[in-house]
Amino acid sequence: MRITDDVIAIIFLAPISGFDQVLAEDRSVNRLEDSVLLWKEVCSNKMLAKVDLVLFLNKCDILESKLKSGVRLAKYVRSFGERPNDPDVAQKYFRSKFSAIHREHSPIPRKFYGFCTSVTDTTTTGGIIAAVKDMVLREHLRASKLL
Ligand SMILES: Nc1nc2c(ncn2[C@@H]2O[C@H](COP(=O)(O)OP(=O)(O)OP(=O)(O)O)[C@@H](O)[C@H]2O)c(=O)[nH]1
Repeated sequence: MRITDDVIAIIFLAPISGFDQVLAEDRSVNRLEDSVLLWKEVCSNKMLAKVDLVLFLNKCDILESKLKSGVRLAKYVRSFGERPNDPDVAQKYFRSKFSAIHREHSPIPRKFYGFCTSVTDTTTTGGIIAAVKDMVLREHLRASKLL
């Protein structure tokens, strides 16, 4: 992988609705576990150490319908435990799980921007991307003392 100095942030999409699904290309791998492993790899990658990571916990709309239709998250994600099978609780849980991995595996401390998204809702997603762009640029300008 080649990263130029021009790259200041990467948006990582983790489709959290896939907790009860397997990969099409390898049916022995759970989709959520695959995303978690990839997130760990990206966080610990030394070449990306100075790049801000923006996490989109995506397909939240599908997560919501699944949980509301009675699919029990704890059946697939044991560590979810006795928490209520509620979309907001689940999103908070995933956010904190991915954030903890980021803290633990990043070679040097850096900012974490985590959002629950349904990217098919292009209006809301456009707003989130604009806000993220603003935050990341401000942070970099501040760090280089231009702001
Ligand atoms: N409802 C909903 N659909 C989405 C969302 N994000 C992507 N999709 C749809 O999911 C389908 C698969 O897209 P992706 O998940 O991006 O593609 P992929 O990574 O190859 O995923 P799979 O096809 O599920 O293996 C497409 O029809 C997308 O439009 C979302 O947040 N909400």
